[in-house]
Amino acid sequence: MKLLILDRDGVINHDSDAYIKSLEEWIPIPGSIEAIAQLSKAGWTVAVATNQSGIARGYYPLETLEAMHARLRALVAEQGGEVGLIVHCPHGPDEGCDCRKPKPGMLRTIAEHYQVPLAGVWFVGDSKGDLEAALAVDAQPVLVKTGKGERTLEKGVPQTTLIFDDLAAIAREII
Ligand SMILES: O=P(O)(O)OC[C@@H](O)[C@H]1O[C@@H](OP(=O)(O)O)[C@@H](O)[C@@H](O)[C@@H]1O
Ligand SMILES: [Mg+2]
Ligand SMILES: [Zn+2]
Repeated sequence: MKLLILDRDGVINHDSDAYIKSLEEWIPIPGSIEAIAQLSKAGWTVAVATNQSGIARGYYPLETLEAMHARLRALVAEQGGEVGLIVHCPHGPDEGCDCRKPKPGMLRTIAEHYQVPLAGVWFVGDSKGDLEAALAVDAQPVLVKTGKGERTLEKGVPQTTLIFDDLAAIAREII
């Protein structure tokens, strides 16, 4: 099975230091919707693992998050593709959950859902925690320069990290 796991904010849609708090603030990065559609039409299962501490912080309700993910699914479907499992961590940084990246809990949830090993599976993110979560389960850390990616790169990334400009470049590489 060809499984690709994506971080959401800064990879699929623009991110903000003020969080993405409404459907109106959820704006796809140019080329990302098309990339997901092309990947899924080429036989890839595209899953998503996203930290959403904004829920714990009270910035937006679960319903708003679900509306963003319904919009993502609709936009990809319009291009003939589909989005796989979307897993989110609703917890705050101090709650000690097992799902908040850099912990790999969400990646494990996705692997168990699809009954596939995580070793070597590409996990695409824009933050250091994304890369660390990948390494924790022997997945392949992949950094995009969108979102916080440039800042993450400047601070230094794990040696084995693959680096791409954006999700569209990843689709061009692996399809
Ligand atoms: O990139 P993913 O995992 O899809 O989502 C990241 C968001 O949940 C938010 O994560 C926050 O980090 P804290 O959760 O406050 O440490 C901040 O980085 C926000 O700018 C960002 O929008
Ligand atoms: Mg991100
Ligand atoms: Zn969590």
